[in-house]
Amino acid sequence: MESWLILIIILILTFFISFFLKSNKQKKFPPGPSVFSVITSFLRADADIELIARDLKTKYGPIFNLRIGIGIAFRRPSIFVASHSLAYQALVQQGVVFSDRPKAAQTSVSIHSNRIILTTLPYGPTWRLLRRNIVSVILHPSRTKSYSNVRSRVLSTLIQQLRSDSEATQVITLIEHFRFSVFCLLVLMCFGDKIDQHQVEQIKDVQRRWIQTMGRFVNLSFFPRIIQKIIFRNQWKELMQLMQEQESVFIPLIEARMKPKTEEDVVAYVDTLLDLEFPEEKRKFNQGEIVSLCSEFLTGGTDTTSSSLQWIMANLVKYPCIQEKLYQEICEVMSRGNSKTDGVTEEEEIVKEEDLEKMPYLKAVILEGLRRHPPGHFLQPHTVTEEVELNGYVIPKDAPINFMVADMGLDPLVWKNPLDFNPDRFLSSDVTEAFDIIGNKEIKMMPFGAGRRVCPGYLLALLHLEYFVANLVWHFEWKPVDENNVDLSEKLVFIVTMKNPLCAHIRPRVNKLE
Ligand code: HEM
Repeated sequence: MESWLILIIILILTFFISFFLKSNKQKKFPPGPSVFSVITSFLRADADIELIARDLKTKYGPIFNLRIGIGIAFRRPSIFVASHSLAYQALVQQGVVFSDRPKAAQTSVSIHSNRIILTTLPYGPTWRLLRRNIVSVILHPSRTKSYSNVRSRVLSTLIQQLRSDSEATQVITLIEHFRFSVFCLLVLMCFGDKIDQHQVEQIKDVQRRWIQTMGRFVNLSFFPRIIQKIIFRNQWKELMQLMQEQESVFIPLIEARMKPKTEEDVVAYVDTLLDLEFPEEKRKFNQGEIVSLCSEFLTGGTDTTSSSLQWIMANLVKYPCIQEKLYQEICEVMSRGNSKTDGVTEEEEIVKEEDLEKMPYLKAVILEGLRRHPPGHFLQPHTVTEEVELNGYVIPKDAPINFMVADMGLDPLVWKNPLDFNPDRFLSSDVTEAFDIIGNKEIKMMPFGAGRRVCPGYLLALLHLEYFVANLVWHFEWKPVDENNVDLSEKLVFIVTMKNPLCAHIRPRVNKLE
């Protein structure tokens, strides 16, 4: 063959090979284990997704893939992000692209029943409308301030309840008290402050059943819709019945908010939803849609906040020195700024919301609780709106992306002695600088997520935690049941909570105000 012809063939081949290699390089998918090793890992008796993910992080680095779930979900590997800086690049710097939710996350309930919730809505006009409503209208600090009377009412009931329990019994189990108080606050913000005790109980019962049963429907979303409806017919019937039950309790409360209001009426979440209109369809939200958004408001804020409260109190019981240091801070602020309120006994005097700003150690205790025990060990799965690159790897559209929240809070490269409960680590020398908990400038931990999908309730949750912790420590001395041990083992029930709920001896304090 002529040498010029050989040269042309070599050049053409080189061009195609380099083109092929280049496009393959661009398509480099995050590394991960083979299908076989995934199956064997999940067959182990102690299979735990978090432990498996931690092992894979050590083996493959801060971004890797893993097949989880069954059916459709197993075909598409999930991506795991385990480093702070990659989480920051994705959620904050490339926030627009990384703010979508995978289709599988839109559970069967939302797909089949016209129910919508903010958490699973794709990144688009309806999500933006609801998001703006919840962040800027109902959970804006100026609005949450209008509920301060409600908070002091709920707090007083809790304190009275704990006081009478402490007289009746030696050991008190706390979680139900905490959960009910936080739930009441959210119910009153959701349906208005005229809701009575009986109605709260009704909502509580239906929501408990809803949460307990929902877990059983999760597997439905792993199968194509047609199979779901035929094979899981009974589950469908059960689900529809549960939704009707929820509607029968919620709809009268929603309708009550349609009546004319007086000037004193505080704005409730339902009122804001009744005013909204779908941006594309130009129609109001229907009752089913409002019911699901109210249900999300209640579930999104109840177990997360009450479980965090339990973790924080458990650490204060376990470490009396930290409890004492916090009590001293509260005493100082209470006696510095507070002359006694007329007609109120010392026992009834509460730490007010405006006092919380003067308590840096309290804030440090709350932050340390959220770092050490975030209720969600992963964020809700995210996905990208279009194929994109992260750390040199391609992230395909609709691949579920999991951010390893708990692991980031325990990273020894960022946190010294990460397993210790040490609030002092948050006491900055610059008291004016608040810790950047939503990772605007950098992510060190992210119990509330970061970027566009960051928890819209994070300021309310922090307020509730600070308010309750300060008052629980101000009113009671907390002691362990077993001097040597407060069991901090974890259990996963949607969120990560205490395996053995906190029990404690609590003794009312006699506080002296000047
Ligand atoms: C300690 C308490 C709380 C914690 C740790 C927490 C944590 C989170 C996390 C990690 C997310 C997912 C972020 C993401 O996917 O990137 C989230 C989303 C959400 N949270 Fe919270 N949350 C708490 C309290 C609340 C409260 C009090 C409310 C409302 C009253 C609330 C309502 C929501 C809603 C509606 C979403 C979905 C946002 C969206 O997808 O756009 N949360 N929360």
